[in-house]
Amino acid sequence: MTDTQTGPLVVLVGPPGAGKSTVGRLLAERLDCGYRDTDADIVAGQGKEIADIFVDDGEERFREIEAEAVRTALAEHRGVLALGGGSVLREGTRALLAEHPVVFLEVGLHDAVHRVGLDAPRPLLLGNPRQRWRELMEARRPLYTQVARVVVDTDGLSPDQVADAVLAALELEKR
Ligand SMILES: Nc1ncnc2c1ncn2[C@@H]1O[C@H](COP(=O)(O)OP(=O)(O)OP(=O)(O)O)[C@@H](O)[C@H]1O
Ligand SMILES: O=C(O)C1=C[C@@H](O)[C@@H](O)[C@H](O)C1
Ligand SMILES: [Mg+2]
Repeated sequence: MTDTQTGPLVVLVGPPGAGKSTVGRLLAERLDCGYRDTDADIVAGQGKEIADIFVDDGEERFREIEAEAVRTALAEHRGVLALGGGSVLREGTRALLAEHPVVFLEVGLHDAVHRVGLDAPRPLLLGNPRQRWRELMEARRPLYTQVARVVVDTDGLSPDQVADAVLAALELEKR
């Protein structure tokens, strides 16, 4: 990191199950820098889980809170930043991202559905996770692609392999 650096070293975007949080933590270790996740910032700031914000306040309110969390993190953070999967839906957020080294972690339906079955509940995938994920990705792929400086295909790769691919794509040195 240099003194003149004005934003995060890496910003990760992609759909649920792309591995943003998992790969983000690995990248921060490799680059010996901090890791920040806007989903975690929102949970800390609101004092409740994201699923509860969706139920209590609705998705629209969640997106407002998220846009502000992303703006703050982009201004403050100098390490690896993982964004919530839907943060690219806001035009204002996409405009801010144009200045930053954004990596789109691409993943296909098969791997994504397997991965999102593994851990935390995701409010947007309730009901039929397979179909919901497919619809969501169809609507968002152009947006992820638009904000990305590079695209890394994660299908069939381990988190360590994805981290290697991100470092290579952005020509970042391991420390
Ligand atoms: N490349 C990978 N190979 C196998 N499993 C993975 C890979 N990346 C992530 N996982 C697993 O998939 C699950 C989801 O990963 P993670 O939470 O990092 O995704 P995310 O992109 O942050 O999703 P969200 O948008 O919901 O926050 C976790 O259980 C994680 O261990
Ligand atoms: O893809 C999405 O819209 C979301 C992804 C998660 O990171 C969370 O921000 C939330 O569950 C919504
Ligand atoms: Mg995550």
